[in-house]
Amino acid sequence: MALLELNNLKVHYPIRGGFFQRVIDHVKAVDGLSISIEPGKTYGLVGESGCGKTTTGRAIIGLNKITDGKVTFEGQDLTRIAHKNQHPLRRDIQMIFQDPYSSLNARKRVIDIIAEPLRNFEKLSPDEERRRIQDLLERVGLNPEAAFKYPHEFSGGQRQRIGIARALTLNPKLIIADEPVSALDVSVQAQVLNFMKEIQKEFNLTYLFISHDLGIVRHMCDQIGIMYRGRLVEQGNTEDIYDHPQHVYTRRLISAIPNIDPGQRQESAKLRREIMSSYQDDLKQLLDAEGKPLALKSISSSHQVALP
Ligand SMILES: Nc1ncnc2c1ncn2[C@@H]1O[C@H](COP(=O)(O)OP(=O)(O)OP(=O)(O)O)[C@@H](O)[C@H]1O
Repeated sequence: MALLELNNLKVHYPIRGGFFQRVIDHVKAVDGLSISIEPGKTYGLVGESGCGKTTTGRAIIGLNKITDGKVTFEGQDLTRIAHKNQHPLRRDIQMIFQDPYSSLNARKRVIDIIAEPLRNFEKLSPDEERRRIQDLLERVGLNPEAAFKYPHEFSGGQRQRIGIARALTLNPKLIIADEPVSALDVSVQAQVLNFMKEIQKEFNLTYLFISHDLGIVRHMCDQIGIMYRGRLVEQGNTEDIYDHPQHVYTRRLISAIPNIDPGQRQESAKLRREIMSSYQDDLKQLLDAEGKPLALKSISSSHQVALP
């Protein structure tokens, strides 16, 4: 039996406009997506920016409202289960986020960051909790003393290990990894990816691996689905897709895999981070003098400005 199945999943975001901010249209971010992931496997969801990958991951975990379709986990339809964080099935699905620079709360100590999901589900004494967290830190290759530090005291790769430890706290069955290394230096990317493979065996994990980088997906995934405008255009075993892409869009993506040396890749990762941080500055400028959002339009795919 598949661990996770999506059947004709649709997630449409309302677009509001006019004086009364009525819904005037929808962004069909995910529009009829069907995939199936076997236990212990890694399924790569691939596609260009804006095709709906992140929305899919967030919908599975309950962070985005599902417009239509089914999400079945271990045979149970999650869309029919009351959306409560504490539901036992919810602890079995965890997420690793893209950017370890912003996904960890800078004001919290590592122990509190990692313990957060745990505290939603289990009542442990402070001592038990500390032992659990420190054990987990060791398993992700960090010093147990890291528990009492803050995120800024770690490198990007170490922060992503903290993010991974957080995802592992509840011993989940499925991890949704949304571009887990795209914010990291290329030299660190391989370490984190290999580490993810190691813990997959150790913790018996299944991954939904979201990425736009076909090189990385080939390294990580047993199966891939090529997503375009909210739907799949093609899916199958990774090697089959790479060796015999059927759809013209898949062929285009594969032919665009950069074949550049590691130094250049490092440069392009740096450039991407610079663009991201200047983008954060742009966002700040969109606030008026009182700090209220000025923008009426959504800005980018994964970094949206709330509509006033
Ligand atoms: N909160 C939102 N409100 C309105 N539209 C949104 C919202 N979040 C995403 N979208 C839109 O939905 C579409 C899919 O976005 P999504 O972030 O899922 O794509 P993606 O493939 O993950 O892209 P990226 O790799 O750039 O994150 C895009 O057109 C995006 O602009």
